[in-house]
Amino acid sequence: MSEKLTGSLLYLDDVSVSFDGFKALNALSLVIGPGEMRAIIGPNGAGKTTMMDVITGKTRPDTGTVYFAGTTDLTKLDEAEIANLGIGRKFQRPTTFESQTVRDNIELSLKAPRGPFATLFHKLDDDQRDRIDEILETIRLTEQRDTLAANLSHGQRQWLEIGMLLAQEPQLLLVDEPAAGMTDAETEQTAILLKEIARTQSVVVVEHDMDFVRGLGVKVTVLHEGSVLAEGSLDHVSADSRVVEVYLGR
Ligand SMILES: Nc1ncnc2c1ncn2[C@@H]1O[C@H](COP(=O)(O)OP(=O)(O)OP(=O)(O)O)[C@@H](O)[C@H]1O
Repeated sequence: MSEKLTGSLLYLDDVSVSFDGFKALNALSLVIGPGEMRAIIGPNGAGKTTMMDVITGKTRPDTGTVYFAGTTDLTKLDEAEIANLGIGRKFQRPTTFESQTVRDNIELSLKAPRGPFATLFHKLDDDQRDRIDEILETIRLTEQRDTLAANLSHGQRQWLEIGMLLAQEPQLLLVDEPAAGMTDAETEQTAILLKEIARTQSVVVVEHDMDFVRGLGVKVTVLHEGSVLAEGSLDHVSADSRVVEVYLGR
């Protein structure tokens, strides 16, 4: 096994996916390290969503290698198995329980014994209570802990969903356009809270908002036509004429 693979949390090599002969991913290779946050950018149709789908087991690659933590072949697992391994994905559509409070939404998402009996009779211990408080702090919703999810602002709801993912204790968080539809202030807070999360978990963020990506201050991967076009700091990739041509200059 290569050093790149053994030291990685997520390892994609030469991954291709075709839809009716059209290559949504074309020999895509990407390595994310433990504890790394990476921003993925690229024009519409570049393959960002397909890449997330391959990582989470929603789409099977036609060819290529996808490994988690250097040892687990994700192409052999289904979506539930991959989620249980510790890969959490935040979609753009809301998945909060609207008629429950913010706090209860987090509690319901805690990684805990599964099944109806476990859920009904499981009492929270101190550690779990502390964990809920900690997550509420991270997602800036301590003051809204007793607010119904239905009454949150759009931005707050996005944060709650991030909190629900954190309750599952993932090692890798995949976040799809977290800043979409947010106010400037919320966007800024989202960058800060993702940076806090990235202290303990790896995070992959797909995002169109360049100000937000700049705020993250992390390595950027530019996808184009299903492959990596450029990689590096936002300044580095912004100065790449090929990137300007396909994306930033448009
Ligand atoms: N299920 C599918 N069937 C056919 N074509 C698909 C399917 N899913 C994606 N594609 C095509 O694959 C290409 C890559 O799509 P993908 O959604 O991964 O891009 P993206 O970078 O996420 O784009 P966007 O920024 O618009 O979300 C697009 O041309 C898309 O039309």
